[in-house]
Amino acid sequence: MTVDVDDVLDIAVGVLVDAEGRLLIAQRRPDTPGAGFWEFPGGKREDGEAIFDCLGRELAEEIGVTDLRGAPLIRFAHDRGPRPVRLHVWRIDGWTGEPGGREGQTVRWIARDALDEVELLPATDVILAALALPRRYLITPRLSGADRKAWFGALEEALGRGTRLLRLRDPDLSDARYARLAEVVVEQAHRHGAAVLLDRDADMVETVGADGLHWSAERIAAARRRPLPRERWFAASAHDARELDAAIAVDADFATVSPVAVTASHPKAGPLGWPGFESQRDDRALPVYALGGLEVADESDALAHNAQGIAAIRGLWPGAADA
Ligand SMILES: Nc1nc2c([nH]c(=O)n2[C@H]2C[C@H](O)[C@@H](COP(=O)(O)OP(=O)(O)OP(=O)(O)O)O2)c(=O)[nH]1
Repeated sequence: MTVDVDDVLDIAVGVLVDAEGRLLIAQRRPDTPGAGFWEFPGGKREDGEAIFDCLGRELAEEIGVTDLRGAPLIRFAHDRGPRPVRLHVWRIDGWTGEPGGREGQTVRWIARDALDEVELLPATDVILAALALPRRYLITPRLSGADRKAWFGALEEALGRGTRLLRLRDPDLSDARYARLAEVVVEQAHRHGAAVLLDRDADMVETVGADGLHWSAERIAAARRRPLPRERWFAASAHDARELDAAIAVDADFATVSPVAVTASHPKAGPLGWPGFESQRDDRALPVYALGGLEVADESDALAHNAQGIAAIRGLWPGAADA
């Protein structure tokens, strides 16, 4: 749900990522709300301050780094902490200076797989999901009706080019045929370190060794609870704010919102455009991919409108754009 408070505080947060992929965390000092919990460095925006200037000021004051290089990761609101806040989170991959606790707080570098050893501020799970997810999310075109050899060749090329997350979509296939296809695709994707999400029943995830589910908005509306444990991805399709709230209600890790532009696969749906995408997505506490008629060149617009990145069939499938 969105946080329904007018005087919500705007907070700039920086996730410093080092060359080994470790994250910089800081422990909140004893005299502050949330004392003892670990957080990513950052702080409150001052009146009239641009949010990236706020990040620069806070990181210089708190950990002594300047000249930040990075990209927006996620903006979301929550009231799970000491007070309602809107976090503007950046991923920072470059900086000047040696990070250290300049205000007496303890800071440390931590590997992502060690994060469960420390007590993080509530809602840090949203930031971690955004960090773990790639900027591009491939939705596969139907195999039914396509040339099988060309389809698997294109998949191999997409994986070779760095695809790390894909949804296996083929509504025309029976469950049995879809499961057989999924087994092959999972094996191929895992060789490249990519994750595969299915859009069938939850038990198929275990059977074929997939990495999670991505369900349609209709299926999400009918679901009563999250069908998978937290170690698996659970994603939802949405087209508006109400469907995003339904995704949050069943504890989805992330969502897609479509259509942002005109699409070949759903030509009749009226596109949202970037302002429409951003207003439906709003500051909800989950990563949201922009979907529908998008391609790699749209990624910077996506990041500027609070998207995790772009999701696409044709726009990310080798050879599709010239087909
Ligand atoms: N820095 C930071 N704050 C977070 C995160 N998650 C989260 O809910 N918050 C909340 C906790 C606080 O209520 C608020 C940050 O406020 P703050 O008190 O640290 O801000 P500040 O540095 O300007 O504080 P102050 O000591 O000057 O009052 O945002 C996070 O990952 N990093």
